[in-house]
Amino acid sequence: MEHPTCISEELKRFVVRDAPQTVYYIPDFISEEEECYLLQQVYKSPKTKWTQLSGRRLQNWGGLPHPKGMLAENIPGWLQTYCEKVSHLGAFGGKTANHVLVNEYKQGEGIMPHEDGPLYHPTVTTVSLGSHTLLDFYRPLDSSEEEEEEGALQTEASRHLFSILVRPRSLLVLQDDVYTRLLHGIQASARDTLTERVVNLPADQARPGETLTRGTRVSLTIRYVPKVMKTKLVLGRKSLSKPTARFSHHVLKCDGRKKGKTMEPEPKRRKSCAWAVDSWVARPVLSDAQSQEVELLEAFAAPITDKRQTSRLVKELSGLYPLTGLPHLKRVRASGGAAGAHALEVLLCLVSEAGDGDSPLPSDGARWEGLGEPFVVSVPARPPLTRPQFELASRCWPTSFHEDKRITVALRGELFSPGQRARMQAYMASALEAAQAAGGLGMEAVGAVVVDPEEERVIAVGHDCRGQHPLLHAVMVCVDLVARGQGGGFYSFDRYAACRFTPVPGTFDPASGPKSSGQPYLCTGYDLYVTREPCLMCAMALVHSRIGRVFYGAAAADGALGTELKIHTQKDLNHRFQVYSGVLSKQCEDLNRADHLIRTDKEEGEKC
Ligand SMILES: O=C(O)CCC(=O)C(=O)O
Ligand SMILES: [Fe+2]
Repeated sequence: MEHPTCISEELKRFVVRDAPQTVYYIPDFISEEEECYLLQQVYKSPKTKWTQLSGRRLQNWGGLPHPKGMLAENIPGWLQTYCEKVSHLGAFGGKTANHVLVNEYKQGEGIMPHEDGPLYHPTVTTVSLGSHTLLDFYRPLDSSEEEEEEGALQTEASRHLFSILVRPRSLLVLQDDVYTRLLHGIQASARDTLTERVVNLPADQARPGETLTRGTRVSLTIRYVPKVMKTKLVLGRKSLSKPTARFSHHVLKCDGRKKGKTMEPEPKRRKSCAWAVDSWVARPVLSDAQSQEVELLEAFAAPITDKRQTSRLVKELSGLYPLTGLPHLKRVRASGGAAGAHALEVLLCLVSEAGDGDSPLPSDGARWEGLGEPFVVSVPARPPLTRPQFELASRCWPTSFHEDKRITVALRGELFSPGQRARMQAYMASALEAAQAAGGLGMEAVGAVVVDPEEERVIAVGHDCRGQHPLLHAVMVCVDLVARGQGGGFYSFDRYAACRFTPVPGTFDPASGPKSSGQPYLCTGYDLYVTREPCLMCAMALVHSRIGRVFYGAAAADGALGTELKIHTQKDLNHRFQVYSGVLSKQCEDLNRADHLIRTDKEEGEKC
């Protein structure tokens, strides 16, 4: 039997002889007292440490693994002891484990067949507490085979290779081929009937044919993440590790101060260490009518040569030419000319309304006394809807304007306070992290986060899962995750560590799962942060799920919230919402560009 290098002699003794690949299993790796202590510590952890998934819940210790490096966090002493204990067996090639996932499975819960992915050293060590389980191993789906054997469905059962009976207090070590090539999972069932395929039975008292009933099982999945980031940055009041090298040019380094220089006062120093929160602007994506250029019409105007005739002339003209459909146009304006012969000018009519004669005015003598020679001017065809439109329109002819102050402030990029901007940036940074995780798994690097802005709470984090299903764009994943937290949803994203949801408080009973009453309808009142502008399908999903506001980082060629279409402003849809583009735009654009390059390279490679 070939053992990977660094495996200790002690661990080699526990190799499972009947397993087709190298697997180590140590029964009674810990004592009953240790098991009891560990369970106490797990359940003593703050409630906020738990993330509820659809079929289990988990605690993450050590930081979030990330393709560019994990934002490392301290591991508490009660777990560190075991990180060291398993590392001494040589499981991580001489390194010490720095990451622990605590999974809790209630009776009947499981985890879908999955791979643990490339972010970890290819070894997983698992200490089990509380109950046994059966860990199943599968060969991966083989697409070429599927094409060859037309119609021959590769079911989970047909891909099942072997299982390991994992007893409480045991340690299981999987590495190399088992880690990188096979998938592992736990059936969601309350009982396990043992078969010949359970390869570690000879060392156990149980025999094939026997049925074991599961209880609640807690597993400590102890791993080593080789790529860790050490730089600490400060975002607002929160300390964050440097997210990715790609962001470095947006980051003001904390250690940039010269030696011997007096320190700046606290608030300023904090600002200089922050991500450049002012390096991006969230601009509202307005309707076509709000963002279009000012359209002009030709009209006749004339100077008022006798000011005392003004009100009579306006009355006469309004009777003759009511300017129907142009109520925004003021009838009289102050002359813009040099201090000259007249001070006021009056609008007569549109050129298109005037007859064919020399003058737009009927020749009825005294009636037009006080008016000078008519001339042609351009007037705005429509009422201005925004301040920029108003300012342009007013340069041609005075126009009334009912200002929406929120839009004016938003267009200036000043709608959000510094505190709000810091939060928005943090949400988009989470979406970027999820996007990178998707990229790391070979899917499109797009991430999204749904937030309850009232409670300042993250409801769901998702990323592109097109590897699972072609319709699972990041936004669709997020909407489904929100639905999951409310008792609905269709898909399971448990296999993707970065996809998660937080159940609405009081609506999720850990024992019986989600309750569906008394909850907002899907995304009502929620905000969505997404790294790339959503496509038409996703935009419609956002309409149907009643999203409140959408913030995206970078525009997309097929984008339906500003680029190709503006679904959120469509008058004939029964829900409209606000959209802002540009949050962390540079980072999102960089990510899209890199993702595009990787994809094109891959496609080119495939063609060759
Ligand atoms: O609970 C277990 O033993 C397996 C957990 C697992 O596969 C995972 O968290 O990736
Ligand atoms: Fe796993």
